[in-house]
Amino acid sequence: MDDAIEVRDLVVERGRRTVLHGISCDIPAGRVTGLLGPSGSGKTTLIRAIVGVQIVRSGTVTVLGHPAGSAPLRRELGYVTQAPSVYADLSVRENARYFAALRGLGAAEADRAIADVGLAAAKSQLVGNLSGGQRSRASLACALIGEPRLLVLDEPTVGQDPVLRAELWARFHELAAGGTALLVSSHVMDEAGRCDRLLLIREGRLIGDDTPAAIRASAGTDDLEEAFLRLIRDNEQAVAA
Ligand SMILES: Nc1ncnc2c1ncn2[C@@H]1O[C@H](COP(=O)(O)OP(=O)(O)OP(=O)(O)O)[C@@H](O)[C@H]1O
Repeated sequence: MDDAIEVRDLVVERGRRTVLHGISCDIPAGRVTGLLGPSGSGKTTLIRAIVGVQIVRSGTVTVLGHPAGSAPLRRELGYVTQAPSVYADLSVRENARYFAALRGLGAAEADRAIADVGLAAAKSQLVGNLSGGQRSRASLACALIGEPRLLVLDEPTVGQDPVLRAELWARFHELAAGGTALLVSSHVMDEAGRCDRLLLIREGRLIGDDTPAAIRASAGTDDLEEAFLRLIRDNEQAVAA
């Protein structure tokens, strides 16, 4: 399996504080990789470095064979931020058609992406009148347009009901089966088990990088939340020793 993203010795400072302390990891194509960690641990900062909008102190981030943020990646990468990035004064369909047009694509591709996120019934509604969860899905639809090879999704299931969350995860796995690399951040541990691989981050350091099964096995528990806590304890003991 090829790697879509290679991160090497990444150090990032924000506001004069080091928030990523030399992170190295590989994120494969054709898999859903979960990025999990407590609030403030550095998930969004790592994502920003991958999509090329974060100034980095040192280290490298290579995306689909190119330096993060370089021009050839613009059409290859779909990015959904935590705050929905769609126009409130346009309908769902108008937003999707606008993003499709930017990629040289037509109305059919826009409609496909809207249907993909379960918003077909609301496609004529103004985004400003949608619920928070619907607005996030409108944003996701725009990122799906053009079938990017890499999808980076920052907490995409926040505010979604359990049925929709299950549908979105099923869609993520369909996309991965087609070869797309997905990096999905979450702080909800019950979503961790839905990923093919997990990156566990705490205080700007990776403390786990493996499949959920391997993380459960190495921590000696079936409960991923407990496994994460044990990894934190082991990590603290190793640092103290
Ligand atoms: N613009 C900024 N200036 C200074 N420090 C920042 C800035 N943005 C984030 N930070 C700090 O960087 C650290 C990592 O933040 P980041 O947003 O990457 O965490 P996160 O894991 O994504 O958190 P959350 O789950 O709450 O979104 C935090 O300590 C945060 O306070």
